[in-house]
Amino acid sequence: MIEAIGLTKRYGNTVAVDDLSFTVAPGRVTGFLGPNGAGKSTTMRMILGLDRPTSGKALIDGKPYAQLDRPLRTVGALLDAKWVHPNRSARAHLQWLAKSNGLPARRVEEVLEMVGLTAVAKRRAGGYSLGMAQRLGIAGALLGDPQVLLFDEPVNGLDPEGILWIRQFMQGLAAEGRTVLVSSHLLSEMALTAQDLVVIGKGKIISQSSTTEFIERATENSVLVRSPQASKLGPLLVDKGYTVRTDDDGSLSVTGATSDQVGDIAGANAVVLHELSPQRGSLEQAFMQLTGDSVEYHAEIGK
Ligand SMILES: Nc1ncnc2c1ncn2[C@@H]1O[C@H](COP(=O)(O)OP(=O)(O)OP(=O)(O)O)[C@@H](O)[C@H]1O
Repeated sequence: MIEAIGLTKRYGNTVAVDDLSFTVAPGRVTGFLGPNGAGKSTTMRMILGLDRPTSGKALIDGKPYAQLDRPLRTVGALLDAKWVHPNRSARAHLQWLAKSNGLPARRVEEVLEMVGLTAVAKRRAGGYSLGMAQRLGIAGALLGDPQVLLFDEPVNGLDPEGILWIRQFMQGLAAEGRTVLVSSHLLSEMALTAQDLVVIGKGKIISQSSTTEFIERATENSVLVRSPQASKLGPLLVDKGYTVRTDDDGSLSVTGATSDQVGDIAGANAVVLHELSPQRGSLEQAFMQLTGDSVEYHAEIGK
């Protein structure tokens, strides 16, 4: 379990992370979502004790990172896959990591196997593709067999096969009961990977909920209506308090109502319908709107 409590980080005049509180539960993949510059990396660095909060705290299993008895056996992280020495092989890199952290050498072979790098473990890491480098980074995070894992933008720059592999691997780790926090700036990717979402914008929390709930809230639902009697139906819907927009082709776009409600009103007033279909707004668009004016949005829900 990971907890952020009033976590705040200032760099001079920049407030990178602003009074952030959230919890990340075990047994699920939690997406940490926000546009570039929202403060995700800074938050992860504070959770991992690499950056000191200006105020507030970050706890792993109830303790700040610095107070963990066996940090590498408690929490593993993939922050930047490119920090491996280019002339070292994957195996040599992991052996060095294991040795310097008092972990058994046999664990190296286990994690190589887990991420599918055994066959190429002798090759120098400098020649690895980005996907292989990410796998090596993940192997390093798993060395201490930790229950808590943090991954910062793990699918950035990967091809579809690499993205799918990482997605399934994270879901597998969560299914084993581990706490998995994955950051991304792409809602569409997180919608497929994560069961829970912590969403931030401009360093502030926007929401913490299940992915399904977030998507329902973030997406504007509307109903598309085509009718030869649109000019009669429009005012009837407005009278009921729904918002109606007439599109260029004469069809109506109704927000605030379900398709059942629109159909009932049409039926009660003998209006002929040629089409009645529920529409969903674009997820990414809704997400950018929410996170883009996070400050204003926050002020509104605080009213
Ligand atoms: N060491 C630093 N010194 C000054 N400002 C910083 C520093 N680190 C981060 N920032 C600023 O803090 C804000 C949050 O950055 P952060 O990297 O945490 O965001 P992010 O959500 O991880 O974005 P990205 O997806 O681009 O990595 C940005 O405005 C950034 O410029």
